[in-house]
Amino acid sequence: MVTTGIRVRREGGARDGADGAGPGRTPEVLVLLCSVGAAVTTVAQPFVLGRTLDLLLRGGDGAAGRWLALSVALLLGELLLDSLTSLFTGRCTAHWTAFLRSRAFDGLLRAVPEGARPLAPGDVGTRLTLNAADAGGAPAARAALAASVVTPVGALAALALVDVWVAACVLAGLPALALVLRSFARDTGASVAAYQRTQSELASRLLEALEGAATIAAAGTVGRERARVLEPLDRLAALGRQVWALHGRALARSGVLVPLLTLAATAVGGLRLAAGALSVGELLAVFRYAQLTAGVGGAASLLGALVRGREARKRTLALARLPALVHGTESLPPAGPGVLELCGVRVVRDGRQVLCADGVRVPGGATAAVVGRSGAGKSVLAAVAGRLIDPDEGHVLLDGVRLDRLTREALRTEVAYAFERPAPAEGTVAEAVAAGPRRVSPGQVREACRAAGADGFVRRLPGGYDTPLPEAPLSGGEHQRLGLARAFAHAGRLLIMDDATSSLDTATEHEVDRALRHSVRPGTRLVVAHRPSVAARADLVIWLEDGGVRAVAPHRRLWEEADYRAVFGAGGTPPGAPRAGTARRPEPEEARP
Ligand SMILES: Nc1ncnc2c1ncn2[C@@H]1O[C@H](COP(=O)(O)OP(=O)(O)OP(=O)(O)O)[C@@H](O)[C@H]1O
Repeated sequence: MVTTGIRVRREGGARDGADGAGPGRTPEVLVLLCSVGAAVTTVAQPFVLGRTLDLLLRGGDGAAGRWLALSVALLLGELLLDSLTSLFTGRCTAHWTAFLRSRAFDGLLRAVPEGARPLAPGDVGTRLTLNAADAGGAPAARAALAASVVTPVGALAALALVDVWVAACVLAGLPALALVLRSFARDTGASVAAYQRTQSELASRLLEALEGAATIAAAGTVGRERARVLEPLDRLAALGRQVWALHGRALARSGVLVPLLTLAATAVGGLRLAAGALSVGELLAVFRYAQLTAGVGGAASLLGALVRGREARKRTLALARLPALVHGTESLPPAGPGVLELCGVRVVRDGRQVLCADGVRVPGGATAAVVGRSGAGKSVLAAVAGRLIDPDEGHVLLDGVRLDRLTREALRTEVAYAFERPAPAEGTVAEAVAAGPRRVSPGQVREACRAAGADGFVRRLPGGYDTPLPEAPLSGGEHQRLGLARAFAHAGRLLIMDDATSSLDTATEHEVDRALRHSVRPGTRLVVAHRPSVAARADLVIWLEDGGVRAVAPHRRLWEEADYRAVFGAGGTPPGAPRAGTARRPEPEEARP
């Protein structure tokens, strides 16, 4: 399906599980191996240093030299492994962040628009940026956390080998440290989730304010708007303080416990030295091992990163799990005329019926205008007619085939959309117009632009058709014409235009309409219209009222009804009107059928 508006959705094939395999375990395993290697060298060092010291004190030069060299080698090895750990941590985080972000982005693009609607743009932005980065850091943090167990466990084992009494003293203090860590992990989870939600809320409010900046400036409500945008800031600060308080409390508790444990171990070691059970070098090793064993408290920050990453992952992957449009396997009959039928269609939103259309038929090759007051259900009908959304009941047929049974390719190539606000695009003007399911030649791009009334201003751009779109100084109407050109270039048997000419002046709209009939691939057109001139040029009008189809008939016939004229703001019957009951038209020339 070709779409040219903000509601562009790229539908993929079968969806994998949202969690998927990701970048695999290799980056995480590399972090784990290097961290474990660094931990092993850390654990080996006190023993080797102690031995070196004892040998030096005894004056054994040759052996002491070898042990000293081993100490230096261990130190260098630790430095190297620490550097490799940092390198692999960076790579692991980058890979996972990219994977989670593209997964979420993909899910968002495939989602049924209605499913994604409750998510504010700022919320989506936060999930795709901050949350994805936090979630991407979790696998490396998990590997580092697993490796961080090696140091205290190895140090305790080494301590037991050096002196079992000192080891018993340290072991007695460890449960208290474990309790500190457990309560930290439990308490931070909830606060971190609330913190991330509030961040999203703040971003959403800011984006809303940016979107309505002109209105805010004109209304002079800057102060009020600033207060509204910043309202979640106090909550965010309170939650931030809460998380930091938990961090601080965990660090303070472990900060008291660790020196106490080290002190107790050193005291016991001193007594053992006095009793002749330990050498000076072994006392040095005991002191260092006691420090390393008690260093289990250092896992708190890794645990914090892991908890933050887990909450962030849930938020990011929620986008990947948005309900997606599922496509069928059928194709359209070749060279079909594009007959569109709505059978028993009902769309319900928030418990309210917003569209009910049964037995509506647009003949192949005909142009149908969809008219009605604001909120009557025109856009909902346009969305259902090209399967941007599925109706809650009933179905839509194109050339006799239900849209939900069509393959994605059939929908993409045969149903094109143009919207009021075309999607911003990258690349040059020509590339933006050519982007879509069909291959479009430069000649066809120009032809489509001519038909959409865009060729003139595009050629006046600094680089003509090769001007990068983000650099092209275009008005809203010019953007809209490029969106139309893109839809024309990819027009299939059904072209749906939802307010796609609203920014064009009446003369340009006439020209576009003429070109649409003569220069664009023939097919059925469904045009959401607010102007009577558009309805007058259409073959038939689908008149909606309060979500229901009030009538399907040519404009000329409907114009006889005052209610229909009222849709366009037209008044009662003018004096000398040709027919009784025919009212004055606001745009007599345009509206004439
Ligand atoms: N996702 C939704 N959730 C709740 N209500 C919705 C949703 N989508 C549409 N509606 C409601 O359905 C009704 C029809 O909306 P629609 O956008 O089709 O109106 P419209 O005729 O195109 O109006 P306008 O001319 O102002 O664009 C409106 O009352 C709208 O609030």
